[in-house]
Amino acid sequence: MDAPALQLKGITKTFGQVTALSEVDLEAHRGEVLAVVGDNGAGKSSVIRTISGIHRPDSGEVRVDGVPYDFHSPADARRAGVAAVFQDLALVEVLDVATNMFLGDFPRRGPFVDRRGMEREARRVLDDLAVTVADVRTEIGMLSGGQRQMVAIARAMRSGGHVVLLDEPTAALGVRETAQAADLVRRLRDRGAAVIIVSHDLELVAQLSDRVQVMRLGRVAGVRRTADTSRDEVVGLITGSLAADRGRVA
Ligand SMILES: Nc1ncnc2c1ncn2[C@@H]1O[C@H](COP(=O)(O)OP(=O)(O)OP(=O)(O)O)[C@@H](O)[C@H]1O
Repeated sequence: MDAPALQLKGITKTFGQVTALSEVDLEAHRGEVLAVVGDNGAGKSSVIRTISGIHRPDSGEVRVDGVPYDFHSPADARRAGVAAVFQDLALVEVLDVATNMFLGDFPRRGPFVDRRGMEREARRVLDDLAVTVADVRTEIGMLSGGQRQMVAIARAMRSGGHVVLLDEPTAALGVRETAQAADLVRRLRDRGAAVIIVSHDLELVAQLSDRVQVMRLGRVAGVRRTADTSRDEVVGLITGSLAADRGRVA
């Protein structure tokens, strides 16, 4: 079997006296959605921040396609093919969709930005992912929350991410927009990305994920195939009413 697109092995991260992560393992494969769930303070953000190069772990290993990496910054992670979309989306409201999708990485023709090429490519990526934005020259500030979320995700794919991290991708969205964002996540998966979502929405997790990794108190409480588990079991692992089973990996 191929190496996982992303693998964490024995990641430990402390902040002073606080152990945010303790011996955390994680595997995400191409063509799957892995949901990371857990109560407040369980370590979900710390996992995402480690994978995306924001935190450097104290110990343990991060591997992408089987190759060990030591990320010092989000730029390092992006170069390795790991793209993260955080809740603030990091879009610039006064700039248009195409420009936002190429921020920091504009295509050039000689000394100039290749504006037409950029717009064409932005259009292609959005169409490929069936993201409904009528005009790539629209300012981000004019889009709905759902459209912004989708542009941010499309940008992650455009920049070559084959490991895509989504932190609470539907937290700010209504019912219809949540369904659209879920469809987009499925398309990313179907195009071969390894998608990791952090979400409090267990309904969404049940519908969207292939596997669920439960974090509790900075440790892995359990990993399950979504089809083989239940809401009760996941809640039990989240709260600790079911004993953690570190070591058993679905
Ligand atoms: N920068 C930091 N400095 C100090 N402690 C931190 C820092 N980041 C996280 N922690 C601590 O690490 C632990 C795990 O936090 P983390 O934010 O990863 O949890 P979480 O599961 O994402 O929680 P939430 O759902 O509330 O966002 C918590 O005890 C938290 O207080």
